[in-house]
Amino acid sequence: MAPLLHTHQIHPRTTLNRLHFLLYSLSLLLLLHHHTTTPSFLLLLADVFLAFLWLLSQGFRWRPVRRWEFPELLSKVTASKDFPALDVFICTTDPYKEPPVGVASTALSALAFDYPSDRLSVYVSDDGGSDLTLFAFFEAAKFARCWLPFCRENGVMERSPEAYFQSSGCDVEAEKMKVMFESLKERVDCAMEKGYVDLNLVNSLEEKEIFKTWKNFTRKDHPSVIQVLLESKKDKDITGHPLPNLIYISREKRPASLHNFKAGALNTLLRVSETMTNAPLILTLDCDMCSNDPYAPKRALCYFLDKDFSPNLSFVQFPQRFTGLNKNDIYNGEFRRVFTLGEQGLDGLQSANYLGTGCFFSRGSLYSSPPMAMPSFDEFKLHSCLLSSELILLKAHEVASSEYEHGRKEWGSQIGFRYGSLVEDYYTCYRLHCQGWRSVFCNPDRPAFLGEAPKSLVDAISQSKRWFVGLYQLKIFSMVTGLRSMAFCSFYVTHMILGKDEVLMME
Ligand SMILES: O=c1ccn([C@@H]2O[C@H](COP(=O)(O)OP(=O)(O)O[C@H]3O[C@H](CO)[C@@H](O)[C@H](O)[C@H]3O)[C@@H](O)[C@H]2O)c(=O)[nH]1
Ligand SMILES: [Mn+2]
Repeated sequence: MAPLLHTHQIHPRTTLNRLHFLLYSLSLLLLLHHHTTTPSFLLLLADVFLAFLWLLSQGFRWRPVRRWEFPELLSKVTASKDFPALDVFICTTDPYKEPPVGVASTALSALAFDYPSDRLSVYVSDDGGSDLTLFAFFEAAKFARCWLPFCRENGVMERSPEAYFQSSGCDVEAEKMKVMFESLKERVDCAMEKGYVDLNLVNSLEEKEIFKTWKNFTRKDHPSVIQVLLESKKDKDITGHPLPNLIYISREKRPASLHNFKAGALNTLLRVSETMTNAPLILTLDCDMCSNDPYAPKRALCYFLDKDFSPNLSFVQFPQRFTGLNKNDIYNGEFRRVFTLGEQGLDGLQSANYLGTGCFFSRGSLYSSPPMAMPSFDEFKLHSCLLSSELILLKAHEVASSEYEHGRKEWGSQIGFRYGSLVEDYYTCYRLHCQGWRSVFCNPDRPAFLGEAPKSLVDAISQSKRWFVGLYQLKIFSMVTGLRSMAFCSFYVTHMILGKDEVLMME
């Protein structure tokens, strides 16, 4: 018999939630009945509306579940050399708002996952088309050769160098790593101050050639740039161990073409990675969300490798957790209700939301519906040629071009991450759930990923505004697409009202 890789339990608070539901419903009925005996019709209407919203929010409380995974038993199911390959997608947009050293640290934390290195690839999408970000990644690729063995040999858990050096005291070996990382930071900061990559900062001739071509690139107008920075088949760390793949991509941008924000960037990553490594599992990460637990991919595998559980499993979502919250979290930056409590409730109904980051997808689910048998992980073949070979790079540039989706309307509507809302995560998971895919919320005690919450009031309000505009876009969309979507629409109205509370709290 196959060992138990995961288990779950209905949350103990469920009984209390249901009792509360009964009592509250009774009081509501009494209140509404009372309104019918008073002359104020408007008051009745207002309370019916609020009662309706309350009713919709009860879905989150009806059957919350808690889950546990047993990654230590994975070896009884599959040898680690046969694990499905994993492609990690990291998105960044602006080197001044999202400092390249931070983005590179996030990538290093993913490169250092406890996962077979020939099955792990990290792709970075730079929507800023910035030479500063690429420069930081050239430096990070060199640093990875020492950093990865250091983490492995010392059992480091925080594998983002930025986070590690901020929180840990250093012994002699760690001190050496710190000096190397400081020198990396200095070189990148020097380029940041100048605003461009001075060729004196670059040592290798090949790198110099690349930065020479970076003329007149603007964020909205530049050709595609694809750079293989580390390649598992030929690059080794200082102990002779193969390194994972690391690839930098800046998709082509032209003022006349629609780029569909982050969803567009993710779809380019989907296509480029398909031409290169085509891993059956994908992890999406925001550039400010680094790994805090190198074993997180193995936790996700506990679900994907469970044959009885996986046929219609689209994604495994980890919560967004944060560092750097200000004292008492006065801007409610943690969003616990949305990112943890709500997710446990939705998981109980088999439909945890996709939160945009910290989410492991099965690639197959982004291309098809569950009744079509999902290809087994073994059917995703790895290329035998080098990723940096001319043939592969040619194909990769073709699928990263701004014209590629013209005439291929299925992108963003039937396949890939869905277009049409600023909250592409909510919209994409809604469409996947409509197709019959299910999802899981995985919330281990040690946060798997840690990000930065907005620190100032202005940032907090601007983030909320973006989310609510995105949710309103969904509402309008759902109104024109029929009844099934209406359920979704009302569901998200609840979210919006909850959200408004949070904005009010901030003021
Ligand atoms: O055109 C764009 C816009 C954004 N991004 C990246 O998308 C991520 C999220 O954008 P951010 O501005 O940080 O949005 P937040 O509101 O902080 O993000 C939350 O909300 C978004 C919309 O729902 C989700 O995509 C995110 O994963 C989720 O963390 C960042 O890594 C950006 O670099 C792009 O790659 N291209
Ligand atoms: Mn963010």
